[in-house]
Amino acid sequence: MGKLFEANLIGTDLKIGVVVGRFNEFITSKLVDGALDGLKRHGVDDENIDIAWVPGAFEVPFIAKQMVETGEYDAVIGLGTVIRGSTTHYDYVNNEAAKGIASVALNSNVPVIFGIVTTENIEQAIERAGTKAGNKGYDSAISAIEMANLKKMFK
Ligand SMILES: Nc1c(NC[C@H](O)[C@H](O)[C@H](O)CO)[nH]c(=O)[nH]c1=O
Ligand SMILES: CC(=O)[C@@H](O)COP(=O)(O)O
Repeated sequence: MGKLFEANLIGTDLKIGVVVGRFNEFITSKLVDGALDGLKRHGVDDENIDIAWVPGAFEVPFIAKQMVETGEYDAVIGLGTVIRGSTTHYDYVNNEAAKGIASVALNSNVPVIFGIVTTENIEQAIERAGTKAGNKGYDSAISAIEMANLKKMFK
């Protein structure tokens, strides 16, 4: 057996950025609450959590890029909620948000977590913002801590 790379979930020394879309704010505000809960309960200091609000999920990658380029953040969490409407707009917003977040992470070498809730209807979004399906903001916070600590293992 060679090396095993498995990071802990201790966020004590981490600085985390959160970028959140204001579209569907009644959901995304709950995702932010969940993310803050997850970060703080795993030791991330309140002073080490920065939050940026953008118009919608499509803009999340752009501000995530601004954050990672400061060199200050151990990880960035992208949050948003995209609920299918009656046109194909849903597909374009989701696809670009996902591709953009992945691109920022790979090009910056800073973990950027995909915390965009993409649903067919409002009920599904509510379920993922702190009810029967948990809180995707909380889940994203835990992933951010793990990825930030995992990256440190490769230094
Ligand atoms: N319909 C949703 C959007 N649409 C807005 C875009 O994200 C973007 O802000 C606009 O196209 C201007 O560039 N955004 C969401 O986050 N969720 C939606 O359901
Ligand atoms: C996901 C969206 O962009 C959506 O809210 C837009 O609704 P519609 O497709 O009915 O214009």
